[in-house]
Amino acid sequence: MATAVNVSGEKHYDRAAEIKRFDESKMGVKGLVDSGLTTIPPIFIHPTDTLSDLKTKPQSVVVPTIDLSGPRSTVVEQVAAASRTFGFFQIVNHGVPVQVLDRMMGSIRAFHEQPTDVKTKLYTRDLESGVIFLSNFDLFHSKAASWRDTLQIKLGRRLPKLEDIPEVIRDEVVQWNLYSETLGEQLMGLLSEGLGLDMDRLKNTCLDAKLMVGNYYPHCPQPDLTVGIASHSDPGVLTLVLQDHIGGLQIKHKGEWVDVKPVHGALVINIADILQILSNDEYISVEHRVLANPSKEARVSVAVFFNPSAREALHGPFSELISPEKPPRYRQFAHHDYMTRSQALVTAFGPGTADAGNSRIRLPLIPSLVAPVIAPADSLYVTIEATTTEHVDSQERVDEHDNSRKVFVIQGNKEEKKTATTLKDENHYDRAVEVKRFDESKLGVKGLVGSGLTTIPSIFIHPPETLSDLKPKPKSVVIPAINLSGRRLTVVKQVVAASRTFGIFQIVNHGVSVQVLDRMMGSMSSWPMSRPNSIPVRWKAVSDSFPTSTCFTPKPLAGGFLPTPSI
Ligand SMILES: O=C(O)CCC(=O)C(=O)O
Ligand SMILES: [Fe+2]
Repeated sequence: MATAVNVSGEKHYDRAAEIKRFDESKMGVKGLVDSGLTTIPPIFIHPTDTLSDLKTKPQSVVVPTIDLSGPRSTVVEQVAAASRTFGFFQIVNHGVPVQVLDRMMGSIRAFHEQPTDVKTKLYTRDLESGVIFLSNFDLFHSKAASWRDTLQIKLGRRLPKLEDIPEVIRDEVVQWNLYSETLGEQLMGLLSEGLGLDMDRLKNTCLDAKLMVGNYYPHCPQPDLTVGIASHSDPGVLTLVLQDHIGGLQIKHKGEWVDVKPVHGALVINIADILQILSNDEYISVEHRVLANPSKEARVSVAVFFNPSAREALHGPFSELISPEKPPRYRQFAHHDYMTRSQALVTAFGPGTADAGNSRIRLPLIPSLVAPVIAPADSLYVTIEATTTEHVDSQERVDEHDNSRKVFVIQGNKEEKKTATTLKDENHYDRAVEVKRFDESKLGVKGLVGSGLTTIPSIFIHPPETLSDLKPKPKSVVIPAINLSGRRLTVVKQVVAASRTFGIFQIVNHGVSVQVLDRMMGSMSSWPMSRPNSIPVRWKAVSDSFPTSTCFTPKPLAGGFLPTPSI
């Protein structure tokens, strides 16, 4: 990695090449430190807005420590209060012996301190793998890499085969899997009660999908130029962290960074994004980070992430927490879509969206998939007019990025819900049940219309901010239609201009005959009654050779996407 160090002073620093080289070396940050460097390679240097925020002010606020051996009602109250105010708390007297904690920590340290060539055998970016060692899960997405290596192991029912878990941590991981299960159960019970819910409410959704990371933060020679983990919130339900005595974990509380001071024998608990959603914002998932470690001794932490168990099940604010005074703040979503959407955000918006420097692919706090979508006040919707030169007769709206195609919107004012019928029960409208019923009916929207309804079911009613924005204003803007048979230079210019200004355009003279388009359209509207295969197959052949299909998704490179260097 010496080259990377040398590159720092040079003008033509090729970040993509340096990242690749670092990754291919498989040595991790510890390997760099062991090679004796005294300055950090440029790929680890964070942007100035991150660096200028590293110095923390004197703090009077203390993240609460809760004694779990206290009376149940007191503990519930304390857990709920901390989850509402801080989103973080520490627990003591939690039933895990200090020796178990110390052994766990010791084994993770021992894993990272093995000779590099032992660890490189496990170095991979294949997230399906049960045991992964690597540096910076988001190395290829983030603005800057972070000073940390990570070992990740799937827990719960997905615990890898014993022989696949490195021997140096095997017993400890097996034990930690059991302890974290029990602790998770206990905490979910307390958190449910804290919301006034049945004790089992959270436990039933969120227990068996667990993931463990053993983070190793080696000494950093320039801790004011980088971080250990950049600011992020955890995407799952709940996180349990065991940290050693070095310190550096901080949370954002009322706009200020506050230390989570190490307490020997304690465990750190934090609310993650999905629990904030399930609790309809009663509990908060807060941003946190770890500073780069200035100490000569490496910092070690072990985090267990609890995720929703059923990837296909619909999640959303618990119905018991919804009332006229507290309307739902989020849409229903499937965990699977949530994760796909989150990763799509990273791809779509590029480096930085994944929250630079985190141990997994991280997301901006609560991805927009589930957050209410509010159209910017000054945005103007433009109807795409059919062009006369070619056959395009869909009256589509520019607002094609709307999320509602995958996830139903729950918000809608009372009046609107009352007008909705068919799948109803006005007083006890259970959205999850209705969505499920609609899905299981396999009718589709056309089936509903065929049944003769005259008002739309409640599950289709969009929030007021969407509805009040539906009336198109008089418009002078026209979405460009570009003639592909024009001069190449002109076409390129038009495509670039339209992509910059509108992000959408129509094409004519594109080489697909009107007959093919018409047949394609015709086959869609008659499907599946006639010829289910013939036309789509032919269409596929056309679209493979000529790129006119609707959606092109990038193929992931070795674990991520980078902007085209020349841009
Ligand atoms: O290392 C720590 O203390 C926290 C780690 C963390 O925030 C994470 O892995 O998500
Ligand atoms: Fe975290």
